[in-house]
Amino acid sequence: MKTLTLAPISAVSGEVHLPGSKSISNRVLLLAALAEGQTEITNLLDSDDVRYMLNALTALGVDYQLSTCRTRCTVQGLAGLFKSDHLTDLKPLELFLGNAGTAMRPLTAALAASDVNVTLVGEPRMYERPIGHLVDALAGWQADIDYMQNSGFPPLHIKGKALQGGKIAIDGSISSQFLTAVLMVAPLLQGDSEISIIGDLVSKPYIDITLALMQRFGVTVKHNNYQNFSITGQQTYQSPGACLVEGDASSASYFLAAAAIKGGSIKVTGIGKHAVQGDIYFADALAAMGADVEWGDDYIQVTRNTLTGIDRDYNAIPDAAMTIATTALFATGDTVIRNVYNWRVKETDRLAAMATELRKVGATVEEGHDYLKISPPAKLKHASIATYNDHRMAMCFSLVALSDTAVTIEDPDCTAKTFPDYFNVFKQLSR
Ligand SMILES: O=C(O)C1=C[C@@H](OP(=O)(O)O)[C@@H](O)[C@H](O)C1
Ligand SMILES: C=C(OP(=O)(O)O)C(=O)O
Repeated sequence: MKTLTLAPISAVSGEVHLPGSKSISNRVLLLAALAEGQTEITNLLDSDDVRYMLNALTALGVDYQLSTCRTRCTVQGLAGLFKSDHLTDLKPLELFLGNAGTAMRPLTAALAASDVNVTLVGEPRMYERPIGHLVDALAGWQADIDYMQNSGFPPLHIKGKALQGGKIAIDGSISSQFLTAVLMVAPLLQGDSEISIIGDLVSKPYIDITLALMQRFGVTVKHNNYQNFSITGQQTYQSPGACLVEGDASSASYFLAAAAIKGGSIKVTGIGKHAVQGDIYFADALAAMGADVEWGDDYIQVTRNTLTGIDRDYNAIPDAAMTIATTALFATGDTVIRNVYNWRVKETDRLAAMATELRKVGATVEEGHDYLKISPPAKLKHASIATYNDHRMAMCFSLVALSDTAVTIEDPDCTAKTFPDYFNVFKQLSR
């Protein structure tokens, strides 16, 4: 297996122009495909998750032109749902979506309402990530979806057809991506829809991204405090013409944390105080730990200060919260990361993986059902960090090199899911 050993880094500083947000890239590609008109997307993320979405759109007959650097894409919208006219084979069309939640979940809903016969397949881990809450909700609209292996999990066989809409309920307690999926397809159904939430909706800021982008494509959703959502049917998304993808706020977290731990200062550009991604509030958590944070319209800058552990609820920012776990190694006192049960159903069981690897570098860790309590050691130990095919495990543990101890990252190329160039960018900021 390939490994990467990072030698101790004595200081970090500089500026990073962030690659596009994964969450926005995959939403915008789907909305642009369904919209009327042509959409010119800039700062599109080039990573595995986005490639799976692009490949699926190609197979579904969507016409787009991608620049050589793969960060600009002009999409010719279908002015409605997907169709199978271009397919001659009567067998279901197989779409391979890797381990990309932002492709699997929204496409499940869009394809269930389209005139297509498809199977959605992916990597082994995708078959362990639940999708039952979404399939159950779509069943309320009479969608025809079968589990091909285990009930409640991909792979799926979808026999798409026109759906009438109407009232459905969806469980929001495991993933917000299920609600995102039904929201994005709802305006294209034959009638109006009402979606109510069962349980406590997790990862709420991702719903704000969904609603903001639907609005950008001309569709307004009414809701009362994220409990009931009303969507008018028989609409057509309208292309906004041009669409710039914000920088990825989750990817920003590693650089901002590095500055807080070891700066100098690091400035990330492509996101700022008006960004739509909830993960920008990672910078607030760093500030609460003691870092100096400056917010611009199109940048966030962090400067080193002494860090103290804090006890917080991170339900709103589960991805960036992982970066707090390794930042905790450099804080005085304990850090508690609360209300992140759904770490267990992401790229790996992130609560277990994080606890195991933090212990390898010397931390004392209490792993709860939905929290981690991390007590840093007096001195970090060198360790070979298993990354569990989880891009964020690899990126989070790069921060260990900001101590006077080296760190070895196993399978560093797993960052390809969202940030293929991560280790080069990290190196450029390091002295
Ligand atoms: O909608 C999105 O773009 C995402 C929502 C979050 O998932 P959950 O809603 O499953 O927490 C997040 O972890 C994921 O990386 C991206
Ligand atoms: C949970 C993540 O990905 P996905 O979109 O596949 O859910 C992530 O990027 O941390």
